[in-house]
Amino acid sequence: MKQAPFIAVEGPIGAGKTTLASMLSTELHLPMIKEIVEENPFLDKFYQNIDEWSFQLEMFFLCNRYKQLEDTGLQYIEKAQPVISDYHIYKNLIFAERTLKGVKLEKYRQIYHLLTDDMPKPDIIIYIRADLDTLLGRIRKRGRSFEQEMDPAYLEQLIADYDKGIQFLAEQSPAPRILTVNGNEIDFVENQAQFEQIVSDVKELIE
Ligand SMILES: Nc1ncnc2c1ncn2[C@@H]1O[C@H](COP(=O)(O)OP(=O)(O)O)[C@@H](O)[C@H]1O
Ligand SMILES: Nc1nc2c(ncn2[C@H]2C[C@H](O)[C@@H](COP(=O)(O)O)O2)c(=O)[nH]1
Repeated sequence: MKQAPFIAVEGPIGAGKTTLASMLSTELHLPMIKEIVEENPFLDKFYQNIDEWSFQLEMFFLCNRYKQLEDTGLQYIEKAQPVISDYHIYKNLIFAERTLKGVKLEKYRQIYHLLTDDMPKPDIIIYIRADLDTLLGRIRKRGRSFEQEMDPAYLEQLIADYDKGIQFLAEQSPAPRILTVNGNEIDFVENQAQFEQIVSDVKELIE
């Protein structure tokens, strides 16, 4: 192994990040960092009125992920131990650029950079791309009540935002290694051979 990898699984809402990160965590014996969703007190309100609740929601996600990243740095990265996460801290900015405007967006950007610029960043990103129909189907399947009325236009915009965001990360220095998974066609849940192919691709990146 070249160095202990810090792997992040990314992709838009419902792409399968948590599912794939959990499966890889088990298969590769990696500790997993899982984002906090159900305990978020603003998510329900946010989906009812995005303009009203976006700043509180984005700040809540940012503060939680900042704490998790700080702990990840201390527990794993500084000890050169591998770890997998079901998100990349940059997802905060992907969402915030979509949900915030004007002064609030500017304040958020400053706080985001202040908190995260010197934090450890994943050196491997597994990016699950999926189209709107696939994501809507998975969100229905997951069945969280507050997500069921999500505006498809919002999700469609996030799909494009994610493509741009991952492209931005690919251009950073040092550039993370990125494995893109076609989430419409590759079914790592039901199809064992397809999951094994992902495992093999990930091993190639880290070994
Ligand atoms: N490749 C897949 N095939 C079928 N169902 C999937 C697949 N990936 C995820 N799911 C299901 O879709 C839903 C959303 O997956 P989840 O991992 O929570 O997505 P995310 O973390 O990206 O929001 C869950 O019900 C999960 O079981
Ligand atoms: N506005 C934001 N919403 C976010 C953010 N991170 C997650 N979420 C939402 C999207 C889903 O409804 C739910 C779980 O996210 P998944 O990507 O795991 O499906 O939380 C964010 O930073 N901003």
